[in-house]
Amino acid sequence: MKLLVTGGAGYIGSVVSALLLESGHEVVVLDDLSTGHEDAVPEGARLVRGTLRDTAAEVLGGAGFDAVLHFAAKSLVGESVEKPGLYWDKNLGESLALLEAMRVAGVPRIVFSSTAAVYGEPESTPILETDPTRPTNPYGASKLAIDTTLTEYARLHGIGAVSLRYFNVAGAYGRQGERHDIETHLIPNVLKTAQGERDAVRLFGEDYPTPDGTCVRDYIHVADLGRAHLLALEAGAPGTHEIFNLGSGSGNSVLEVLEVCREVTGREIPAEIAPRRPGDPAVLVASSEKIRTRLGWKVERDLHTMVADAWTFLRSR
Ligand SMILES: NC(=O)c1ccc[n+]([C@@H]2O[C@H](COP(=O)([O-])OP(=O)(O)OC[C@H]3O[C@@H](n4cnc5c(N)ncnc54)[C@H](O)[C@@H]3O)[C@@H](O)[C@H]2O)c1
Ligand SMILES: O=c1ccn([C@@H]2O[C@H](COP(=O)(O)OP(=O)(O)O[C@H]3O[C@H](CO)[C@@H](O)[C@H](O)[C@H]3O)[C@@H](O)[C@H]2O)c(=O)[nH]1
Repeated sequence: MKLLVTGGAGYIGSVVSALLLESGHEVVVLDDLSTGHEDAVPEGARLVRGTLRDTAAEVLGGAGFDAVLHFAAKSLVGESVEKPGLYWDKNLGESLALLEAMRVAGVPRIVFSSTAAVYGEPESTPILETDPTRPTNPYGASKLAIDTTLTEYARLHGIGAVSLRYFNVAGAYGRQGERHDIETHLIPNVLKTAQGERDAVRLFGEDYPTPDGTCVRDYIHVADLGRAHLLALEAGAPGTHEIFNLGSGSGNSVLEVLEVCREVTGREIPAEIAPRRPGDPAVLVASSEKIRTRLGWKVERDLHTMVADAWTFLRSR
């Protein structure tokens, strides 16, 4: 297939681009490099530098694309609370520009990076796709609005859409890994502390209603996540919008992650207890039953592998 990957110079988009190329697809990356890196775009993919709003119509027009994989977004929860307008504009506004460009150019399919943040504070665990969506921050709200827009575009314009709601993505794949300049994610922060880049990792809260008092999350290896995109590409039937959670189905606490990082690195990794981070739910674990039964996807890599691959990647830089 001839594929447009928006955000393909970022963490997850660059891994998925590499997997798509390995499967024999043609890949064009559209990225404004606002948080991505030119040298993260895998060899064999063509990079077009620009925003979705300014560039998508030109890139897609008359070029015979079979599908779009849409990763480009702003995705820092804290920043979204400080600048909600930016998140509505960049996430919903630019996605609308992309969808309109697809409609005009007649591109039939899209796979979209949605997020567990659309669910907000869950009522029960594991989270099902049919559970209530009550996002607690503008990031999650803007992603949910894009999901709603996709349902409309499928119904009214006949596109085939698939939303994948990622839980906590971690790990690396070959030359592609996590390189956020403002890093908020737990695993890279712990590993950067192991490298001596920080004095101590801050553990946000030890008084949650969980077995060890720290938050529980569902970690998924970026390569496992990437494989789901290849399956989702085949699944987007015209006129339908399918939503799948994407996690491992089991949870690990912040302290468990720290322990695995200590095992993998063989380093002590100083840690200190810090106040709770506003907006963090105690437990977020996905039910991935739907994608398992419908698309035959399953997890192949465990938390130890995620940390080991992220560590190898970090040390290679
Ligand atoms: N990392 C996670 O754990 C996680 C979890 C759930 C969902 N997601 C979603 O997955 C997607 C990818 O996340 P990531 O961690 O790889 O982020 P990232 O910041 O590494 O990648 C995003 C890429 O999109 C580009 N971009 C942003 N806005 C753009 C625009 N308007 N036009 C063109 N390019 C633009 C950036 O330059 C960057 O290369 C995002 O949509 C994010 O919301 C990530
Ligand atoms: O330095 C740190 C960083 C994080 N945490 C904690 O570690 C857990 C995981 O945090 P983080 O890695 O920042 O991920 P989340 O906040 O869970 O968010 C990720 O996972 C969500 C789905 O679960 C997605 O919606 C988001 O896009 C994605 O960034 C949370 O309890 C944090 O409080 C720390 O204690 N110290």
